[in-house]
Amino acid sequence: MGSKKILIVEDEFIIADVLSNILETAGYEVCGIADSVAEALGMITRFKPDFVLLDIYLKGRQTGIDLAKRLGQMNIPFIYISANSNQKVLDDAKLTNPYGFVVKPFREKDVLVALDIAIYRHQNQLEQGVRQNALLQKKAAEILASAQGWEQKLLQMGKTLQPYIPFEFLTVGQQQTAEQAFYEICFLRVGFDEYQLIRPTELMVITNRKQNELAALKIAENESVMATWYDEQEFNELVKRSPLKKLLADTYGLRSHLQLPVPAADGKICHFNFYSRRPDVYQPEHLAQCGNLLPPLAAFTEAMLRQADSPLQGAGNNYAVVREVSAREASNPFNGIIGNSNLLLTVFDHVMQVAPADCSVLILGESGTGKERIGERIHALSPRRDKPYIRINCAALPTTLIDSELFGHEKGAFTGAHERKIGKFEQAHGGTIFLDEIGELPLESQSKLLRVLQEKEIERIGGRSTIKTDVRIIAATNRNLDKEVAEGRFRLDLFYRINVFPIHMPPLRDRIEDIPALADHFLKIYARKSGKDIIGITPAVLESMMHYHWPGNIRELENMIERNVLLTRDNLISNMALPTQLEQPVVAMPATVSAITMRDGERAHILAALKKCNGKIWGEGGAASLLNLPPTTLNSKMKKLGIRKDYGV
Ligand SMILES: Nc1ncnc2c1ncn2[C@@H]1O[C@H](COP(=O)(O)OP(=O)(O)OP(=O)(O)O)[C@@H](O)[C@H]1O
Repeated sequence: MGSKKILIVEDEFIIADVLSNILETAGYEVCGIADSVAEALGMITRFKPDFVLLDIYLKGRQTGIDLAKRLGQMNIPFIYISANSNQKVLDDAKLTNPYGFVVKPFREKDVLVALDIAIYRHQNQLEQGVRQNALLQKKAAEILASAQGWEQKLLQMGKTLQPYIPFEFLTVGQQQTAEQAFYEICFLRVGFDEYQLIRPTELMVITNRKQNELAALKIAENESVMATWYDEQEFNELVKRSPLKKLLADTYGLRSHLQLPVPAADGKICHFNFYSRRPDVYQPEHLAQCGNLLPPLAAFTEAMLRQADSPLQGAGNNYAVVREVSAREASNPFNGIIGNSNLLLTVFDHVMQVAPADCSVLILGESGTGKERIGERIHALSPRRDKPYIRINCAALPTTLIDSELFGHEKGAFTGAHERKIGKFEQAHGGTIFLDEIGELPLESQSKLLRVLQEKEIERIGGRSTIKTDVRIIAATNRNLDKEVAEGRFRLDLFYRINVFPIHMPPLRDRIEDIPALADHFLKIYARKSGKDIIGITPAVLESMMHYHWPGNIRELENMIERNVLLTRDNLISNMALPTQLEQPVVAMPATVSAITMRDGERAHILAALKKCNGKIWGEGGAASLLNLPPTTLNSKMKKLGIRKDYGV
């Protein structure tokens, strides 16, 4: 660590000098001191620092925040060292994703601890990046070598990209040159591991456009040659000049977008266009991901375009028809975790991404949103799955007992310590520890926990020796840890140490589309437990449930169903004993709620096909064949989505 090269960007000479002394004494190499952005950029080119310490106000017109944006693009980690500034400046600085923030005047220790944590976090991310790259290369090669058709291969590739660049709708195609035929393959996500293939013929049905009309729209597109992302506002502007994108956005309720052009041989470019129904899904870090994704994607695209049967190739629909492209993995790793909203699916994607890595995970979210459930899944999907998973609720223990619970004690260590006690960390050796409500941990225990994380060893209370532990930490909290840190109740260094991979659990009111499935799930459980034959909940009761704001989230919903199952005398819950708030109007529904849901998208897709086929499902000219689905699958989807069998007749 001592050999790390640090660049100091600071216009106050005395402070720069103090910093330089602190760093050199600690064994770092200070490769330069710059007092302006221009000078810093010159030194970065010359010395290639590993890390930059950065003041916000510098000489010249450009600020440290301007430099930070450049550093982000160059993937050089940095920490701000700045005097307290106004909130706007601090917010802008935060948006540049610094690895730490040290406030002037600082102590030597503040700088060194911040740097130590920042280096750890950056290293961890780099390792993840490298692992990710290797994983993708391997996966792309496996997909290419597999015996499936190209549509399936494209679908598999799309699914592989999902954790890195989330999407609910993906289109893949080349620049359109002729108006006769339209070649663009689309995938609509309809479940965790379930995607609907939309081939040109199906898109024609759904959008009510002819082949040559779609081709003309595509020709008029002005595809970017650089990876670019668009939030809702920018996307609204983009669709004004992109007629095909407008059509897709209107049809599928798409609100944000990321374009990834992938170069292939002969100057050809294959466009991977990612879309989301949420307004702000794509962020600068996704562009950074694109850099990682390009080599394996380019190899894949190259191989695909070389084949005559590629779905993106020139003449006619000359590719093999694959009956069932929408794929569902044999066993869903999230079985029992109910919900299909895209906010929950994004959580699942993150879990799949982080589970195999060994880094700490911080699960954030209101009480009852399912943080524990997700923590347990991360462990179950990790290489540590056969080792212990130990859960401890930091809020449920009196302060005096926390250290003994976590780290254990020796016999006689304190009054009442009649026996040696093995702490949770020791019990979890080789496995995972889930620290629930970590925000409640007293400051003193926080320092001990930090030591365990840094040194990977514990000391039982009253013990003389240290014990090596190998434990993965998953922490959860319903508190705003940023605020806890700002108010001095949570250690900044511990926060940075555990906040390597945050996962945000959405509150239930932001994913109301999951309420019917959750209600049904709990209804079945409690009907069985109580021995009652209850078949469902009336639409009116469901409707009122979907308008409630659920402060207690899923736990509250579960309790409510349990109570009402016990109370009802009917075989249908038609008159729920609702808490009084339930009848109150919801003050403000979050924006996501009004957005078209994935379920709506799939429904529209099926309805359009049924209409086109005059309600016919089976056989030639039937909706199942048009949608490229086995009729039985279509039937069960219709049932799930509440579509009448005679629709379109
Ligand atoms: N998606 C889901 N499907 C089914 N059950 C769920 C789901 N999410 C949570 N639950 C259930 O809801 C209850 C609360 O979940 P959990 O304890 O994981 O929440 P939590 O966020 O950890 O809560 P707290 O912060 O209060 O500890 C549990 O009974 C859990 O099994």
